[in-house]
Amino acid sequence: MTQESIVLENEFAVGNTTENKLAKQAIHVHKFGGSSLATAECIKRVLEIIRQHCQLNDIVVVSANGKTTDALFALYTQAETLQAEKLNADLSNESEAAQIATLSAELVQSVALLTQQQEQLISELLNENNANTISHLLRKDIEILTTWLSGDLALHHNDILALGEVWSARLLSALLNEQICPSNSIDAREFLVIENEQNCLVDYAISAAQLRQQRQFGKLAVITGYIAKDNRGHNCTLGRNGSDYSATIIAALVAARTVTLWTDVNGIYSADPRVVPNARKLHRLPNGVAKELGRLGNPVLHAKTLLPLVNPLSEHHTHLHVASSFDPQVVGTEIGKFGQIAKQELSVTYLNDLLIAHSESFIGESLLAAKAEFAPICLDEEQGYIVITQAQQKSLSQWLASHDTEVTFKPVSIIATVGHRVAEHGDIRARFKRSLKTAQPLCLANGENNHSLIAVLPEPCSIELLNNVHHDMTKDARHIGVVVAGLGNIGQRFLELLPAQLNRISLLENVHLVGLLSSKKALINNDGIDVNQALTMFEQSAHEYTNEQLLAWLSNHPYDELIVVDITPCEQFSLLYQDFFEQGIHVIGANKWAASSSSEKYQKLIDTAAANHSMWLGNTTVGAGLPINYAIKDLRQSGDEITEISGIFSGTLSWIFQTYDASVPFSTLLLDALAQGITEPDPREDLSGRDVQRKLLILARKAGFELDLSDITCQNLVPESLQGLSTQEFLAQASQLDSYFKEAFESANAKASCIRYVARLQCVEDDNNATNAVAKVKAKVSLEVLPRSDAFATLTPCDNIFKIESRWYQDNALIIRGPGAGRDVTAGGLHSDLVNMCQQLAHKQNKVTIKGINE
Ligand SMILES: Nc1ncnc2c1ncn2[C@@H]1O[C@H](COP(=O)(O)OP(=O)(O)O)[C@@H](O)[C@H]1O
Ligand SMILES: N[C@@H](CC(=O)OP(=O)(O)O)C(=O)O
Repeated sequence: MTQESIVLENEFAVGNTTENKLAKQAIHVHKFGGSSLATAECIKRVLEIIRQHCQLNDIVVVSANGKTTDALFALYTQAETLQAEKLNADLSNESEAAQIATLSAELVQSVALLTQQQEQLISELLNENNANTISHLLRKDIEILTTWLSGDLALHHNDILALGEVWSARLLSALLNEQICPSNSIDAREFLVIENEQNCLVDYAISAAQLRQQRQFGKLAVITGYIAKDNRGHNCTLGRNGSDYSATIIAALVAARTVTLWTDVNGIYSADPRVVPNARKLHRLPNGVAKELGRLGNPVLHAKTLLPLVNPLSEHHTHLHVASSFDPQVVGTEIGKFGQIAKQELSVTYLNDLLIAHSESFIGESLLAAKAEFAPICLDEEQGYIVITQAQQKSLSQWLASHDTEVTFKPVSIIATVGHRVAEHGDIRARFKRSLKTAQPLCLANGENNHSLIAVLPEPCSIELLNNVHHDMTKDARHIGVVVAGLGNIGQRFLELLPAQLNRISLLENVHLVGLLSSKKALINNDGIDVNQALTMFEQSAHEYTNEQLLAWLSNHPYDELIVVDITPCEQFSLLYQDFFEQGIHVIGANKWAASSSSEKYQKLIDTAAANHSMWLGNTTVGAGLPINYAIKDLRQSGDEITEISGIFSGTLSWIFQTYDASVPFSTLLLDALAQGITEPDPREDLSGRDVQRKLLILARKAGFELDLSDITCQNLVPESLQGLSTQEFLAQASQLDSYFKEAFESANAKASCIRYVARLQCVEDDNNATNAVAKVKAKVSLEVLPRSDAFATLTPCDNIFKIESRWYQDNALIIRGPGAGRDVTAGGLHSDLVNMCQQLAHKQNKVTIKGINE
């Protein structure tokens, strides 16, 4: 809930109707389309959205409920047919008289049905008193409608069509008054003046002044969409789906900050999701591209919707947003000014029932006049054609007749791929042509500002063609955002390697670095951070952040998928995984904390990730870049059962015991390792064995065992007397360690053996047939005495070794060995996880939900 809406709730709660304390706040326009107002249940949802998102000086714009405009159009056509039949009929002829009677009865029935639909909404939603009032008004309208239908129809064409919006606004406003806040409904014909119905050019000065008079202080205005008056005072409409345009006009009139188009789909998709199941949501759409999409038939964006928002002369900029009233918490599509990533989005749209008109008038100069007059879908100066709607045929013929030129018309359809300056990209043009395959386009044209490539087709565009073209144009289009947390040694190396990886691996083509986090500062850029200058950008532009701010951004990110790469050593950061998974965000973690947290927490993380289709990879939590996690996973996938995992899991302890030969005191060697950066700043963290214990727990869980850290016995190599000291004190007293290790070394040496810090997990024989996996496992990490010939005894200092025994690797264990730490191998391991994750994400299906279609 926004800050403003919290204020609103309180204000409504105390019933403050006399003063609008919020008048100075930015105005937001909310437009609810017919689909959002179709039933009583839908309208209740709208009330809830208004309660949560609106303040009193906002404006609500409504369309007619559901398909009411379609029904009014149908009434008009029915009445037109009836009048024509009456005119020509011979009423003395029985069958003709009967035909007229049938048509009349059908018309009466249709009016009754429409009345009944409205009555039902009224009675289901309003209390008795208010229902009576609104019902009374409805009946008066129906009486007038009946006279229009039997009178001069053409004269009342627009009066009839306007009723849907009038009823819808009146009902919603009454409901708001009854249940939410003071409200008044406004008929847009009282203030909105356009030049004429054909061009819909708004007289902004007059309209703004008249709207000011209509708005009532302290009341939420509910305004009819779709309708207006022309400058001769005639009622007119803004064309089908015109309420979106009404909303943006009204936004311009009051200098609103945002317009939200609430509809039945949670954003604009790369193709009509009702017929293209694989359509993906376009999270951010540049203004110009959105305008072109509207022009080429996208029903969510009326062709003119964008005009009032992108007025280059206006200093004011309104932000447009498309959201679903059925799913208000889901982030929809933002339309605005965006950078490179949003500009890469492609979508596919189509329009049937068009005409291609060929004429000499469309060659050369006179084409400009035709273009200005008819705003064709597309044209070609050299070939001399324009593509128009069927409705324009008559006026075009007349216009050409006055120019004394001939014209031929042929029915056509178009299919177009739309995206920022697509027509300027040879590769996209070639892909589009290939995708058309057998459709055999008559011609290919560039759209407005090169934001589309339009193929003119001789046949109606089929759903199959739409799906094929969409598939070919957008199959690689999923955009993946990457946030890197932890900019230490490994984090920096990860970023250094990133540009080359992105260049080299085509799978990563749509991967964008969008966030960098240190423990205190964050740099987030939805338009992408230049990977070649990531750290410099971070130093220059990062800001302090809180976890709340981070989570708020993450819940609104504009990517198909978001991956957080956790290269921090912090338990604190790992606590955010739960939130990440709840939001469907994926995690690649080098961080061991989450994977070795308590069974309860770990299981909750796994379950949350599964429920939200989040992925969690942590190849580098154990053994850095060594593929130990993958090996265990593979074995399990192959049907094998792991019975024993052992090895040397700590690079530090590997170095120490591989190097220690009692020739120098143990503490001298330890301080030397510290100086070389081989140990942690406090070497007790290594000597405690906790790190090895966590690693064994992680591998055990990967191998399918359920256990907790406390189920793994851990030998702490730091005696109790040194455990409570500060780091400095410990380092000063480290010689206390010397005698223990000297004795251990010499005693082993005497038996041709050596000492190594070993992790060991074994399945123990299960005499009681226990079903609990925990009972079957014995696990410990401790200093062991091993023969010098043992595989664990002959490591290169710092190397890790992992030995896996299983049903199928019983006699001859599977061994993985190599450096278990280091900048390159660890950063490389993280990159391997990134590629792996992107591979899996490439197969993830989109899920579009549309009320009434697939829900
Ligand atoms: N590319 C697209 N993206 C999103 N929705 C689309 C697209 N193409 C067609 N649609 C359809 O448009 C419908 C919304 O348009 P419309 O009927 O004008 O809604 P409203 O009644 O809310 O004004 C959605 O139900 C959706 O199925
Ligand atoms: N009711 C009008 C105007 C409109 O914009 O409706 P919707 O928002 O439901 O598309 C129409 O059906 O054309």
